[in-house]
Amino acid sequence: MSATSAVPPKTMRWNGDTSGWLTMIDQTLLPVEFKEIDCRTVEQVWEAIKKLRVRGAPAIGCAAAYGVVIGLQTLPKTADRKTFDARLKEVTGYLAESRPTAVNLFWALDRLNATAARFAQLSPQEMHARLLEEAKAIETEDREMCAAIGRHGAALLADGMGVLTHCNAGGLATAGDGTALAVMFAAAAEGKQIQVYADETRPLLQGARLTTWELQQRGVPVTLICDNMAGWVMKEKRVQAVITGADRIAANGDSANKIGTYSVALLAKAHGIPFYVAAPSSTFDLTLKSGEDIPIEQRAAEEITNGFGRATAPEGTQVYNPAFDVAPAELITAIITEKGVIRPVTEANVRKMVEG
Ligand SMILES: CSC[C@@H](O)[C@@H](O)C(=O)COP(=O)(O)O
Repeated sequence: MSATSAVPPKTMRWNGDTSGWLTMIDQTLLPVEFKEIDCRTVEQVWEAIKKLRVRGAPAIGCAAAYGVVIGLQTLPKTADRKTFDARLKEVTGYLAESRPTAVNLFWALDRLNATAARFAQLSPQEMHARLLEEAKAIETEDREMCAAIGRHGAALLADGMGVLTHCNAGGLATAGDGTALAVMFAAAAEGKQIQVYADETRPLLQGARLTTWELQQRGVPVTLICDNMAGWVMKEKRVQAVITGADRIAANGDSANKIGTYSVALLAKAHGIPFYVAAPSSTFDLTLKSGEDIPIEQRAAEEITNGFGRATAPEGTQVYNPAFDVAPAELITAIITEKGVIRPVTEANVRKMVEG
């Protein structure tokens, strides 16, 4: 598969029946190499999530759902329902340990557990098939949610606008067209000329490696900038809107996303530029009152000191590497969901949109 294919490749696909396997793009290799990996054990799915071979909140949720189906394959044919349920608990608990911030992971695992509880009368084989159906439904619904987010968000972009984004909230991060990028794809499909500015997104460069790759494939003009250029690009009036994705949104609208998003939101505020978050309802965690309660993943120091093949700091340098930060609701102009646009971002409006 060439890196300039006109048809966007699928982030993941399931092969076969309950004894099948999950094929995913290895996102750590892009844009240098397009390679798919086959996950045939739950440990391989866990590793793919942990190492960011599959990443982005909705995609993590979809991969984990299929990971559960794979994890149940090790049960002997003779296993009774009690043994099946115990293994299901073990597998979902294991996958839940892969990454802490994106709530879509826990949302998908909870959904499979709830499905099993609802169909307690099914045999292990029937239940296994039912859980595969549920995993496929999660993937299909995610694709539909991306399309709806695109439709709702496109109205916020006008012809000729510059739009800044951070990290990758595109097709690679979901089962569909993405969240923030779905808005841009939809606006472009309506014939609006937009110019995207992609932050490179240190330390793992999801913006430079993935967002530019996706936008180029889809023919949407994109300019790559270093993270520390965002303020100047705004000052120069090159961007009229910012759109990012989210990994977890609390009931009051505080939104966690890739580290650096908070700074971009502050910069947008300072320059009077609207700051939009695009996310499906599976990214909302209404059990959390505010962003203070969102768990922030801490990642290895080597991602900063030895990220891409060579040392960029002296050996032994002390490093702080939070993978996410939280943009408080007051900095967010609106949240674009598959159900509509939340504006202003208040707890009442969030609950009305997500629960309604
Ligand atoms: C539609 S994806 C939204 C977010 O998940 C995305 O912006 C992000 O922060 C991803 O972080 P990552 O560490 O690459 O999984």
